Amino acid sequence: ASQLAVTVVAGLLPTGTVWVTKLLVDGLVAGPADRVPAPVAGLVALGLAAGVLPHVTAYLRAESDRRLDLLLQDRLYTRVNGFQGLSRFEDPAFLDELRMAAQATGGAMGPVTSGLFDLCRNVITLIGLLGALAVMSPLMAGLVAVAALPVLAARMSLEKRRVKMIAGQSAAARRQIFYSSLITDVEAAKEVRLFGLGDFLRRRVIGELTSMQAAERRLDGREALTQSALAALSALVSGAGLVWAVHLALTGRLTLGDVTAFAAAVAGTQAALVATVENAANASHALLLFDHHERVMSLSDDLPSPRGPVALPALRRGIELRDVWFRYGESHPWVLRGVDLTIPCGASVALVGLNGAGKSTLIKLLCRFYDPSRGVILWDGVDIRDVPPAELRARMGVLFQDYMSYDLTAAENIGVGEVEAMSDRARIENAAELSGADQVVRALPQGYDTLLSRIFLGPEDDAGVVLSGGQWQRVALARALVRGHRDLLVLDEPSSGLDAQAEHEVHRRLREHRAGRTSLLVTHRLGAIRDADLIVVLRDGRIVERGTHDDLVAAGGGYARLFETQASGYRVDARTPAAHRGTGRDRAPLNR
Ligand SMILES: Nc1ncnc2c1ncn2[C@@H]1O[C@H](COP(=O)(O)OP(=O)(O)OP(=O)(O)O)[C@@H](O)[C@H]1O
Repeated sequence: ASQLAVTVVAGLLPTGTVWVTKLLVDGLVAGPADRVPAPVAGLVALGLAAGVLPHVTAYLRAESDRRLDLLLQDRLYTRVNGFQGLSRFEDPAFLDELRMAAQATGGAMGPVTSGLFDLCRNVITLIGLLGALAVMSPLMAGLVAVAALPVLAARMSLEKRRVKMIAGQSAAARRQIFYSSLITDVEAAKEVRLFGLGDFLRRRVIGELTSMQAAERRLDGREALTQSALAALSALVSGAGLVWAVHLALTGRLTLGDVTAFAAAVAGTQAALVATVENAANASHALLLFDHHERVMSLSDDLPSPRGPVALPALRRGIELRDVWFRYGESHPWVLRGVDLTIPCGASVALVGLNGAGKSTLIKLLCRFYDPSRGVILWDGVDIRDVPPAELRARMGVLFQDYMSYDLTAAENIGVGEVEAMSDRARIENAAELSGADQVVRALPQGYDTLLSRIFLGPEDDAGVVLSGGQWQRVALARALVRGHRDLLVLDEPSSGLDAQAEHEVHRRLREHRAGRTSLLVTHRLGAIRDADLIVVLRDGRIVERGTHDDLVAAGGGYARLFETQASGYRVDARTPAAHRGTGRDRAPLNR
């Protein structure tokens, strides 16, 4: 309301000024000195208002932009969090749309929100001045108004093109951000320096920028051309008007005040028209951006919502994959081809297979990051598609192969595994002991309160600490184990980065921890799963062998051969260490 009041007053100012100026000039010319003070006082008051109002408007506008920004961002990120699966985040078209939607900030929406008041003010000014002009010369008022129409049309179409151009540049802009972030990213710094990638990346950044700028330049050129042509048209109109007014004044049919008011009214009308067109164009730009925001908001859920959701009971019998087929998209090859697997409640199941066999994919399906293309996954007989994903995930603890390293304190890095237990230090320490992270964290300068980051400063302005790869892995494992009481524990390569001693220790503790719990362990280290209740071998998306370690070795199939290769690698090296150095035979054979 305050913005509206300020707008109306500000909108009437120019007309008032023109009118009072006419009174003053006529008063001065006509004689009696007592007709001068009132218009002078009026002009002073109008000048004061004209000086103060813009600042009041600017404050009110910034405030409304801030509020709108909070609202829009809250809305957008709530929607994005609502996408429960991963497929949207792997869809470049969605990422481009999201980038455009994120540009619809409070500030960018200004032309629609507070800009509406501008538009309102300018329209009021315009009507006032056009009215004044029409009194003096209806023809001139008509001409000035009609000359504005092509300007308006041209600007609108330019804005449409501009937003289309920005949208078309989304992919290039994302590439540019990607390349430039590699140049400044601490994670990438090693390889960038060793491989001498700096220049290569810089050229890519500049290349993307240049191509984006070329499109902008074309549009700017077009805009400058149309705008100049249209400005010339209005100048011609006002020039003609002035000639006409001067002619009338010379022949005594207009007073000096009339001519002054006329010239001011024409100039003011044209300025108000330009401002109105500018408002409308900016508003249309903002609305086109808002369209992207709305498109993201209106996207359907990526995972079909549960058909009549049922509550997920605690696991009592087991999890069953029944003829599960999966590919990442219609044009992608099948990754899982008819997997039948039961993970009985309370059993420790191990999943092994060559790189790319589909092990991590199977885990992602268990977490319902994607739905199987065919087949079902049953949790005690309940199709997991009938359960809200959050409820399913709340029943699982998972260590992903590509786990996150958060720039948070050690305690928080573990605690994020169970947000409710974030401040439960005993629970965090228990999990850390189990994963072997405890001894690492205790040796840090502030123990569990040490910031594990080199990009943020700690509470006392001290730099954070960098952990080694294996140390991070222990922290990540603790993060999964802090949810240890969950029904299903899934560990994807939990020990790949650990030294032999730590690996042995971790697996020993995990064996104890997993005993009697339902767990699925993916690993290339076959020695670590010898006592799993069930070992499953995945090859090309199919289960080709299953049984206990002894069953599989006795069967003499692929598992037995892999196990023998790994074991013999160690034995040969132990006997004649020098003879085989550099042959690579000590590397995990499953990886070859
Ligand atoms: N997000 C994805 N989009 C498309 N294809 C994918 C995606 N993730 C994995 N794939 C493909 O699916 C196949 C199986 O990958 P997956 O990660 O499940 O293998 P894995 O058995 O875990 O291998 P590794 O032992 O190397 O971890 C691979 O061919 C891979 O290219």
